[in-house]
Amino acid sequence: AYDNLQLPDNPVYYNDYSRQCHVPVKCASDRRCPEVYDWKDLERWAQQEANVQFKRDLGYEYKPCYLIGENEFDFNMFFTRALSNEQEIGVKNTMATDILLEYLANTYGKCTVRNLLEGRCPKVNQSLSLDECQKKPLSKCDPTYPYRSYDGHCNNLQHASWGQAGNPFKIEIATCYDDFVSKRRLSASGRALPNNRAVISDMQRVVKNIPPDSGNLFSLFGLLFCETINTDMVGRAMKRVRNATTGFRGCRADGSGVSDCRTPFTCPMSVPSDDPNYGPLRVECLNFSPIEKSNDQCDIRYPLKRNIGSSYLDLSSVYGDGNYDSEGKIIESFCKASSNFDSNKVLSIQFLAVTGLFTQLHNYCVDRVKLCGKPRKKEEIIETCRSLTIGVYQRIIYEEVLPVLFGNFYSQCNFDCEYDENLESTISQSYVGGPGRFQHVWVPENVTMVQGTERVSKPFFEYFLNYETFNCAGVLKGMLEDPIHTGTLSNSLINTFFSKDGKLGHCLLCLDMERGRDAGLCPLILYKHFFDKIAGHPTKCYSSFEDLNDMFDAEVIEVFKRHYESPFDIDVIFSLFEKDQEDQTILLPQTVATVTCLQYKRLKCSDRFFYSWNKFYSPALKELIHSIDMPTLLALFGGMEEVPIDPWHFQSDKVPAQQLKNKIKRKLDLFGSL
Ligand code: HEM
Ligand SMILES: [Ca+2]
Repeated sequence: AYDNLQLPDNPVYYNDYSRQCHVPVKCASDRRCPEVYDWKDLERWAQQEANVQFKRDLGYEYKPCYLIGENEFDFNMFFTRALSNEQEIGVKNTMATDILLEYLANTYGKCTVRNLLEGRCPKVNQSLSLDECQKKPLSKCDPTYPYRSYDGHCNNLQHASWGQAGNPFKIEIATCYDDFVSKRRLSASGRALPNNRAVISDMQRVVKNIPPDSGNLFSLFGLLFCETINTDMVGRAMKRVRNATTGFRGCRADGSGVSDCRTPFTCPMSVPSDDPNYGPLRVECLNFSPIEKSNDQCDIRYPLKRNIGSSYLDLSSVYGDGNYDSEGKIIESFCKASSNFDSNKVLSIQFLAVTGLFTQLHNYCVDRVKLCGKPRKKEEIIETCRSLTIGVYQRIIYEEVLPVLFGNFYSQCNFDCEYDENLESTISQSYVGGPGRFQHVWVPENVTMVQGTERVSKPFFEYFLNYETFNCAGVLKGMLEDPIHTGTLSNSLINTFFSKDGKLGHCLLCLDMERGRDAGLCPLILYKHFFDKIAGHPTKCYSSFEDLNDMFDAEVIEVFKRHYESPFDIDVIFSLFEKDQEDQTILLPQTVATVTCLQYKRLKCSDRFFYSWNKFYSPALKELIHSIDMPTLLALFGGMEEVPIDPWHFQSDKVPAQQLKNKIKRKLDLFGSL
């Protein structure tokens, strides 16, 4: 179990559930292929169309009407980054393939296109043959170069681009778009799926009745650390034009409906007028911008979304593409976090404080190496300290955090692998658009900040603004004292996310749900079947809502019943609400745990530079990686007098920071011989 880690290049539709449960298999006997008279001509047309569309999109770039304005609560929430010339070609190519596939689906029917996408039309070339679509010549990697690249390329020596920034997320099984290409999934009977916000607000209402967990809870610090990991493996890119923007508008500024200035590449969400939160505020529209697709080489395959981050756990969002000053130190910003984060506007000060610990470790290392080592080239100092920092971070993930999240399941998942050069480092789209977001339900209402001997509790959304007004050590201390939030869905998550004043805000869980729909993810039941098989769990058919009682509490099933036509229609995001497992040591529900286990194993076993087998590490480097655990990092860089011995649980026992500093002092000589 749990060793099926490779994600397919050419995924196919998952039919095992249909077979087992006697549900009709879609397109079962359809063998047709598109009979195109002149492919070359069609390709050229698609490319021209893409150019026209891209030009049209540039027209929206500078017109204030099309952009979310500074005074709106969600200003910057959907910010888009700029495109380099090379990226622009990729984006246009992706558009060309999309246009072609949509044309085929409309002209020849969906099943025909599915046959094409799944390689059952051998007469058709599987990629477009236009000049712009050609693959770049392969770059050669140097197996003796001891350091990671900044975007992940050449981590795998045979497949230089594996894990590289800009690659697509990959999928276990074919997407479930209605036309297999781009149209939103419909219910099994062919109707629209229920209104996103209607289901979520109903869910918040019923979840109020579920008693919260008690006992030894995960700390808010742990939550923010996990967000750091997520930001490392996933770089989100809303559809980009040529220059960076503060986000494209879908709704009117007051939320009263869709705007006349809505651009074609936004997909605002509608809010029912009887919504308990938005109704009285007269908000009927919430902004939403889809993620950019990634098919830069114009392959005829299921469309995938782009990951602009490197998938490796390499602190890529901290290091950027080499964010150093003249001394080789990472340029710092608020809370000593890398200034690379300045461009991401949807981050809390807590997040910055956690990542700041790693920036400080790098910068401290640079100082120490210069101080006590033999004279060395700047690049060597930088890269040695980067290796150390990434090693410390990876060890904390695999030896401290995952064991706490997984409990007894940690050994079942079995992280005991060797480097596998045939395994691609990649992030699963179903993880990103669903189960991977599980920890969002832990987002609290209020967060504590420690000021001297006092404790101040403020609503979570306030920590996204006015960073200058916070004391970072106080924010760190607060996170260590707060538990995660369980039992209810906080308003910070459901109603006031990213709000400026606590009145009007976004709904993060609605965004989570919409991302899954936007990415064409399949129904929950299908994924559950697929992952249960991998995990060796028994599989089951769900023909009535009552059948869901092995997965959900009765209240949650009632919500599904009110909104969905059949259990098979339920969106994958609701894996987040699966009931607690019998084994109380594991903090994640079953499907979330399975998907998370597979994802983290994939990232470990595909990383040539992983800390536990990196053959370029010196003995001193190894010893430091194993000596600097999270309490030590907090003692060294947290600005605290006392540090928790177990930062992953709230209100842990503490020891004087000096005690841990003394312990590590004896090892500081090691920096001289890294
Ligand atoms: C206080 C903590 C957190 C906040 C404020 C937060 C906020 C966000 C936001 C704003 C998004 C983008 C939503 C969208 O437009 O799709 C997002 C996405 C996501 N979050 Fe979180 N998050 C937090 C913690 C976590 C944690 C602990 C995890 C789990 C490891 C996580 C996993 C994800 C995933 C997988 C995505 C989708 C990929 C992406 O866009 O990065 N988040 N989060
Ligand atoms: Ca990365």
